[in-house]
Amino acid sequence: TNSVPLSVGDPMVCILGSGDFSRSLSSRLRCCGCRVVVGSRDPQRLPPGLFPEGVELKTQRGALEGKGSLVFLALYPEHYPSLLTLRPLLSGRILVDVSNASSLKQEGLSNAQRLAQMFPCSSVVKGFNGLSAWTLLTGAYDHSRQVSNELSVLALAQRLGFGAVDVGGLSASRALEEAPLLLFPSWRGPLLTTMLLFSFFYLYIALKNVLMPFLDRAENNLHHLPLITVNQALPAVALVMLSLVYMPGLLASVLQLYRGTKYKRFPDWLDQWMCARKQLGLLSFLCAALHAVYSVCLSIRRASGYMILNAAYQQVKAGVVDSWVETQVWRSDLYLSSGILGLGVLCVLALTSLPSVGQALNWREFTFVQSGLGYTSLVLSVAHVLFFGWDFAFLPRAYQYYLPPVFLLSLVLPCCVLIGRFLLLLPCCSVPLNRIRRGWESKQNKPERERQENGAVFGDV
Ligand SMILES: NC(=O)C1=CN([C@@H]2O[C@H](COP(=O)(O)OP(=O)(O)OC[C@H]3O[C@@H](n4cnc5c(N)ncnc54)[C@H](OP(=O)(O)O)[C@@H]3O)[C@@H](O)[C@H]2O)C=CC1
Ligand SMILES: [Fe+3]
Repeated sequence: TNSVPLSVGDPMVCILGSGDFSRSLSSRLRCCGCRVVVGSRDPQRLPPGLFPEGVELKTQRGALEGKGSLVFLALYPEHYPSLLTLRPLLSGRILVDVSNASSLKQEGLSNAQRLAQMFPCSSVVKGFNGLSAWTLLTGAYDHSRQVSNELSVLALAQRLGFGAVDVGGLSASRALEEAPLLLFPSWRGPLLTTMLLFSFFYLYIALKNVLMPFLDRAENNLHHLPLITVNQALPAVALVMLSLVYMPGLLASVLQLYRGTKYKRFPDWLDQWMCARKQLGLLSFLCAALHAVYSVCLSIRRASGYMILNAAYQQVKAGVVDSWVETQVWRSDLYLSSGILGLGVLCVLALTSLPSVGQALNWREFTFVQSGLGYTSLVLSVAHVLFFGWDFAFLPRAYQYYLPPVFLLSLVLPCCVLIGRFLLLLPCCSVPLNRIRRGWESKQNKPERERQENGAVFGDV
């Protein structure tokens, strides 16, 4: 690591502990021109060259005898009590607690709060714990959050190239300590929903198309399991998930209409469902994209080669010269085209859900894309299913093949959502809903309401 020459005016930072975090942090601090002193229980034990040039290695006491008000504790919280003998040296200094929680939902105080209790004469700042030693060492830039409004720590984080955010007092430290332990918390519900739906559809289709024919007529369709059955379950999951994205918004509108106000909290389940829409939509996109890839591969399967050859042979034997069926040609072209378009629109939706793209849009553009294009893709997907089954969709034969629950869920659910959306667009619903959303319904808002009705605020209705 390149080290910057020391100068007297550089800020002096003390780090207690000589482990991974301490080494990475000291490298980064040196690169950014800070003076660093590391305090170890046994500095003699440390092999030479472990720390970058310019970092002073001392005993814990020796390190704290120097100047510098910032002390990083690069220790595990179990070892904090071993610092109690240094209390006089630590008092009046800023202790930065970089530790993480060892498990979620621990009882009692957070690590930082316990540290603050142990050292009442020091001020404790939680921060840097979301950064890995690797991030610090490789020079990657990441955000760092800290609690307790200690400007010097904020300034130091900024000097190290991190966008520091002050998230409040020490009581917020638990959330920061637990954050690195969380595993995709917002994805758990949507992932579980996807997996349950997929299992349900897959098992049902396997039962109907593989097991039943086998038991009934000893027909061997086992080869359907790895590809065909998956490819039948995927679009059903994609459609149901896409409906689940738009359903909570409709329910919320209906609830607002029914209550006549927007100033009441939605029930918790609806709140959580609304917050999961992005994940549900992205998983729906994933299923749709997989369905597209699977479908493209259908014709390169060995089985399809055999099937074409067999059909051709049968045709030759039967003396049929031309097997072109005009309606089938239209059907396949229409369902393919609507499916491709639906997937294309879903792609745009998925792209705008990326924070960097979403931030570049204003609110109106964002709702246009998320709501307008979302419903377009739902319409196209429904068209895809209808065209796919147009010659038999509502006939008993189709019922056998396209299986009532799969059919019902993957077609009826999106249709309900589309009809619901259409109904809410009718003036009898949209006019009162707009009034509610603008807060015009309540008596307390009367003056505001008159002002708005007289003013020209209709441009953005
Ligand atoms: N590594 C990482 O990527 C990250 C680590 N952290 C946090 O940083 C802290 C340190 O982690 P890390 O550097 O990886 O851990 P290490 O195990 O690498 O280092 C811990 C240091 O603590 C000191 N120590 C060990 N045992 C004792 C003891 N019984 N009494 C007193 N001091 C002791 C040692 O220093 P010495 O022998 O010199 O006294 C040791 O080097 C932890 O709280 C961790 O949660 C936070 C974010 C990322
Ligand atoms: Fe399809």
